[in-house]
Amino acid sequence: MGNPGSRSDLDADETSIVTPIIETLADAVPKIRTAFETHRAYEGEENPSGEEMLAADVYADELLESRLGDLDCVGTYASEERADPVDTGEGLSLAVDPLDGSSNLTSNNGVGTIVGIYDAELPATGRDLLGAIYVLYGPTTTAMVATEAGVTEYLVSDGDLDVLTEEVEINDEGAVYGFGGPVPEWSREFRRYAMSIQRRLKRRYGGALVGDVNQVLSYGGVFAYPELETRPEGKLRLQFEANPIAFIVEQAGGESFDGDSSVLETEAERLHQRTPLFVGSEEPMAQLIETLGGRARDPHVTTRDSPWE
Ligand SMILES: O=P(O)(O)OC[C@H]1O[C@](O)(COP(=O)(O)O)[C@@H](O)[C@@H]1O
Ligand SMILES: [Mg+2]
Ligand SMILES: [Mg+2]
Repeated sequence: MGNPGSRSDLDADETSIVTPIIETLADAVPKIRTAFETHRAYEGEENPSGEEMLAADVYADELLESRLGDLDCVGTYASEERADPVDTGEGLSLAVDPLDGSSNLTSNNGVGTIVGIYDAELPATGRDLLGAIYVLYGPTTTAMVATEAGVTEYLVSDGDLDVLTEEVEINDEGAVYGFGGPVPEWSREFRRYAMSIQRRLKRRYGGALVGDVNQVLSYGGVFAYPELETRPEGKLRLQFEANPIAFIVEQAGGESFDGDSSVLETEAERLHQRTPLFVGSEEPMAQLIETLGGRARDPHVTTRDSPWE
């Protein structure tokens, strides 16, 4: 199994760590977009989470494995579509959701790609993230790229990356919310919270995590896929979805929560484990954490020196 390079090399220039990864992703975008037209059927096979895979899920996964796995800085490629990580030598560990919200392809709505860049063997906690990226395939293609140095938004066209927003910062109050899962299966506390939030924020829920979180980063607010009666562990996957999204939102000045504390502190036990996910602006998140009776994130703790280790 590839193990990460020495910490001193990595600490030196973390932002350059993501450069070959985001450039490789940008190069793959045109092919992935074409697959939205040509790979629309269901494969008839299930992924490790028990969901039927779309041909486009498999296509994007194989394309990204071959291209990202080829990079010198990458030692492990893992994805939500395959049971085990692929060892590609020495280097960082990538956890990839090749197509997020892929069920939106049928209805021609937004989908995404998520990449978590871990400086540890998988499964790893969010505190081991060096960077995280999501690509949003909407009317245009954009990418949100986060490192310890901050979050930058890019326009991705023909493999090129143009800066759209140099320093993405989420506003504190917020204007929108998006809550997943059947309302009757929400906890009583979360239902109470939702009732109060609905009085002041606008509903924006499109069924793709990347698209819904991009609403929250653009306008402020809160996204949640909570624990459910029939699914106390929630729906979203910790390594491939929750950790990278929480890292991006926290680096943009927002908060994340797993029902107890920051998602980035969630114990990582299994590669395909799920977790409840709450992310958003300071105010609606403070109200959520108070309502659900959890611990707020200590703003003095950064990714590298978590007191929980
Ligand atoms: O259909 P639901 O229950 O609203 O769930 C939507 C959630 O599931 C997902 O589609 C799961 O992601 P995948 O499409 O990568 O499996 C998220 O993008 C989204 O937030
Ligand atoms: Mg997903
Ligand atoms: Mg997916």
